[in-house]
Amino acid sequence: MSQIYTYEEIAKHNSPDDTWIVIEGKVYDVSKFLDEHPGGEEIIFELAGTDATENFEDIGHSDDALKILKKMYIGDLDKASKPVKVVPKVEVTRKSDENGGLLVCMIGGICLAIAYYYLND
Ligand code: HEM
Repeated sequence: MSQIYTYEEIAKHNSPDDTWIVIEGKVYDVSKFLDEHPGGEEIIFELAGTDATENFEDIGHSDDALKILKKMYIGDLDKASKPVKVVPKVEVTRKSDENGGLLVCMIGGICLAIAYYYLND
């Protein structure tokens, strides 16, 4: 018998090195596939720990994609469990955005200090 996972259990696997997703009631561990995905890793990562059936089917993936998916199958979704809210853990792009924000603040601060210096001359 295959392993059954609840939404709650699946939701715990939402980081870049541990990514599970659900497609059509089946659970897949796609961690190792993320960086090979032709559609980009972020698009899957944003759905980490959730049911991605609609998103997967909307794209109209090929039979090849389905074959790759089959290899990553780890079990079935417990359909009696309730979906939980999942927020992906640490996104690479978000991190650099934060650094960008810090840089803007620092430059802004320096400009203010210079303006203050000259205005008070
Ligand atoms: C986790 C399971 C997935 C597998 C195994 C997979 C596999 C693939 C493969 C093999 C392709 C190349 C085209 C094709 O053969 O159909 C592809 C393309 C693509 N996939 Fe996925 N995919 C997965 C999940 C997703 C999800 C959840 C999304 C979107 C929300 C997505 C979005 C895309 C997009 C946008 C492309 C088109 C890339 C392009 O042609 O520029 N994929 N995927």
